[in-house]
Amino acid sequence: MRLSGDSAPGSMNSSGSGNFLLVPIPEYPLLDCVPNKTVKIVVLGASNVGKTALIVRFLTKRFIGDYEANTGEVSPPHSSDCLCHQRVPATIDPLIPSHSPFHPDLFVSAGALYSRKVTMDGEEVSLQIQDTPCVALQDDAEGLYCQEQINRSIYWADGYVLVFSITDNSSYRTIQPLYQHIRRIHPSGNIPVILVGNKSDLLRARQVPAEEGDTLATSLGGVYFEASARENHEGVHAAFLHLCQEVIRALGGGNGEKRKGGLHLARPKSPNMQELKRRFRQVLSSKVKSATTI
Ligand SMILES: Nc1nc2c(ncn2[C@@H]2O[C@H](COP(=O)(O)OP(=O)(O)OP(=O)(O)O)[C@@H](O)[C@H]2O)c(=O)[nH]1
Repeated sequence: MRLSGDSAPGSMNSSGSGNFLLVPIPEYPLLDCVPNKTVKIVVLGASNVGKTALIVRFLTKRFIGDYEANTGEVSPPHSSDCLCHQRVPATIDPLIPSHSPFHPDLFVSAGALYSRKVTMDGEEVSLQIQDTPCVALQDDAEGLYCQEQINRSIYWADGYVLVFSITDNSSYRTIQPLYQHIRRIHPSGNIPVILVGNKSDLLRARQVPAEEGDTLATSLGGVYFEASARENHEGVHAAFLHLCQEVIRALGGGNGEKRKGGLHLARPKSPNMQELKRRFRQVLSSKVKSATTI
């Protein structure tokens, strides 16, 4: 999918012109445009807390609900396996033919991986953000239901955005077990983490006081941000920016594999990438067919 947007404010700017790509990362990125530094971030949390909305807000400055309202599109209901799909605001690039696999008539999905080149403190950084399906508390309220795909993402990532909704106490209660789960996967070393209490626009429905978020974040060694993906870009931007800086500090100028002792793990497979490839093959085969019938 291709989206267009402005460069972000503050010290982090999208590189090049105002337009940027929002597409799954190619399996083999072009060598001549890969910055030295890579920051890999995964966004985790319970169902319906706004993980996808936060990522979309950060990358496009828009709220996913705007697009649904504008087009009359209705998102499918959240299924129990949390593989929900949402359309995102998209400005259609006139250069992309409608049959192209990169046309924005595609879905952003929980589990998608996004890539963006940014400049931080004068240096180009490849920022990769992994959206994930939701996690859920087990009946004993201590363990987690967590898909294997999420475990791979946790292993792969350098930094963690733990999201709950301030209107949903049970989503808050998943955070501690979620952090312990990350700790089990990364038993040693520093874990750059931020805690985001989303939906701060819904103050009247608040179930989690800000002080509790603050205390929990401190106990995890991170910082607490209250944000609204619906109403405020700046808060969301500040949260992601802070985590990027923490990751760069933790990596100590390395290239992203340092914390894992040089072990190389392939990035998690993006379902979007699979889908794009499938569509691309479809387009190619239909072109071949029509060429041979002429
Ligand atoms: N009022 C309000 N609604 C929000 C906010 N962020 C997200 N939402 C809404 O909350 C719902 C869930 O948002 P998503 O981004 O799909 O949440 P998610 O955590 O990715 O959901 P899962 O796919 O279930 O894991 C959608 O209807 C959003 O429009 C927010 O800041 N304020």
